[in-house]
Amino acid sequence: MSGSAAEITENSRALVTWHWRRYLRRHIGLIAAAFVLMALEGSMQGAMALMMQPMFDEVFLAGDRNLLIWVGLGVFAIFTLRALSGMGQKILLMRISQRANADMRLDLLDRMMRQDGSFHQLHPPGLLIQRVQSDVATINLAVLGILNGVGRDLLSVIMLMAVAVSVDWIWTLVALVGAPLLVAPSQIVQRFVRARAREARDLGARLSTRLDEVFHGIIPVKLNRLEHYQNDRYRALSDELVRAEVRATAGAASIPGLVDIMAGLGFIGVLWFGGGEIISGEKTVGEFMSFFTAIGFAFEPLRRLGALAGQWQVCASGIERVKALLDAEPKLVSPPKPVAPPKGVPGVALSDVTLAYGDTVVLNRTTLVAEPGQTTALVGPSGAGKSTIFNLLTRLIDPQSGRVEIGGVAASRMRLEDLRDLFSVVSQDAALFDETLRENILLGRTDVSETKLRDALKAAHVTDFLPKLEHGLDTPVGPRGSALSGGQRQRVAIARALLRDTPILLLDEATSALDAESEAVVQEALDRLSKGRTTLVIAHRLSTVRNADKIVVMDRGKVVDEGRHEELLARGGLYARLYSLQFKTEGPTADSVALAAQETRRRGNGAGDADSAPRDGTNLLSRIFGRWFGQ
Ligand SMILES: Nc1ncnc2c1ncn2[C@@H]1O[C@H](COP(=O)(O)OP(=O)(O)OP(=O)(O)O)[C@@H](O)[C@H]1O
Repeated sequence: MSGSAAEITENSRALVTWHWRRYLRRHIGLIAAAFVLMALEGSMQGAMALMMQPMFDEVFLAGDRNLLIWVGLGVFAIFTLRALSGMGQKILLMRISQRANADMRLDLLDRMMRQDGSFHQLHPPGLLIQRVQSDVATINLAVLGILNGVGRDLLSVIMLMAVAVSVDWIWTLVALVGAPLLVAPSQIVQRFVRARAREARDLGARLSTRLDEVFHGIIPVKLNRLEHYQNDRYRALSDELVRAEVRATAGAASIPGLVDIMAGLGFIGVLWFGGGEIISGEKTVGEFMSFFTAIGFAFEPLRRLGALAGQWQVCASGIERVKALLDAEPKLVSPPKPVAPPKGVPGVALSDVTLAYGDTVVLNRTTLVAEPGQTTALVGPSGAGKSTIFNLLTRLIDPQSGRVEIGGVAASRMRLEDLRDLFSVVSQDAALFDETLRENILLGRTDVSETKLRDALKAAHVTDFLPKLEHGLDTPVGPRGSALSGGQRQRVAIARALLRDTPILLLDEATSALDAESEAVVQEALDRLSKGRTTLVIAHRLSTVRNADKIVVMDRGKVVDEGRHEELLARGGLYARLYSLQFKTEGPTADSVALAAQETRRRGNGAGDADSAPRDGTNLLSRIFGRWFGQ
């Protein structure tokens, strides 16, 4: 807890104003209509209290039977109006707040998708999901409470107090004598509630992150017997959340509690004071009933108004978080004066590029060229910086120094959208969504003709497994494509790339998670895909890149050699060492199987449906793993 009460109030006022301007003001017409209805609903309580006086004095005590029917009709009209206005205002308010919610969620998603990798490293998915779902819902609830408080409860209290004053202003003063005593405690409670609400939101985000990690890593959790460990960690966080939520609620509930106590004291005062006046005949029973009803009715809206301070703080704490995310500017953006992207099939070039994460130098004055329309392979030990080069080309990161050029145009001088439109990336993770196969291939595009789609499906070998799917292209593929095999998912990724039809293709270990048979089919589809495009391939399995036009060998962030397969082998450097290491192992290695498959393909027998091929135990296990991890 920090800052004075005044600071906190001012800060929360600024936050709520920001929210009003950005998300609520555009609904001003609907808000005005809701306020009219709320005012009507709120004033009905005052009208009801007013009815008490004729009901008691004229009907019950004076015995005027004719008036009975009119009083009865009056009460019925009050209840009906209250019901209708209450219903109407609730519907309007819900519409306004849900619309504001939806806009805020969309803004958040949009902003988060534009953020750089470094932002996502600092903000895990669970935390972001919590912000988009839970924080926004909390703000919505609090906004509803505040609008209701201002539009209905405040007016209700004013009307009821007017009735009470019209009966006797001294009684009213007596009833409200404790009110000033509420100011100081409510300030303290506000600060407390804001701090606890903030704590609860943080803990909620950490819990979501934990769940996200457990469910994405469910197989390692099971195999490493981590259930107890994860349970304990989750329980500890949950317990903290329970504590924070209970404390926040206790704080928020203490204000209406104080209002109750103050009202109780007021009642005693009025009974003591007013009782004597009625007994002495100075006031009528009807007047007392009117006063009593007015004060009695004022209880509920007063309690709700008392809770407003807490709600205001909870709302401000939610807005604070959401605003911080919306205000975070991505660092990797399009230049202010972008140049046009290169035409045709461009080559790519890195000149003297240096990139470090903190003190860790990942690329050290790296220079390499991939000629237009040719296939260039990047090979080298793990951590050499191969994937980093792909990230540089697509501007997922920027180098500290050096130039990254596509067809002679610096990547940083193009609009990000134009730059990324030049590339199709096929990696181990085909990134499938929980939609149908068709939706996963078209990805929202409506400009793809049936013929073009059919050709892409055929070229990517998707057609081979379509008959096996119950609803063909309209079969749902499950979360992260879990209903498809690894090979099938890769073929979907290839079909997407074919439809994108970009001049440059980046293949990052696209076939490494596949068994040899699947790999043969996918490789054949990739070969077709790469025709007429500049292709860069990252592969650990050197057998898959031996036919590349150029192989660039990397080690610890530097290009250490380059040339064709035979040249590199003949030079006896790192490439030759890596190659012999992969083929040294006795028995059928992944490379020898892949090479055999290549040979078969070359002889024209390949490209069958790999999914009909029998699989050994290793493949089955890797398939199961692949499904769990969504790869
Ligand atoms: N976001 C990051 N933050 C810090 N270090 C990173 C980050 N991304 C990559 N690195 C480091 O950069 C180095 C190069 O990573 P990169 O993924 O480019 O290697 P690679 O050659 O593709 O490796 P592999 O073949 O294992 O995929 C590694 O040492 C890695 O730890």
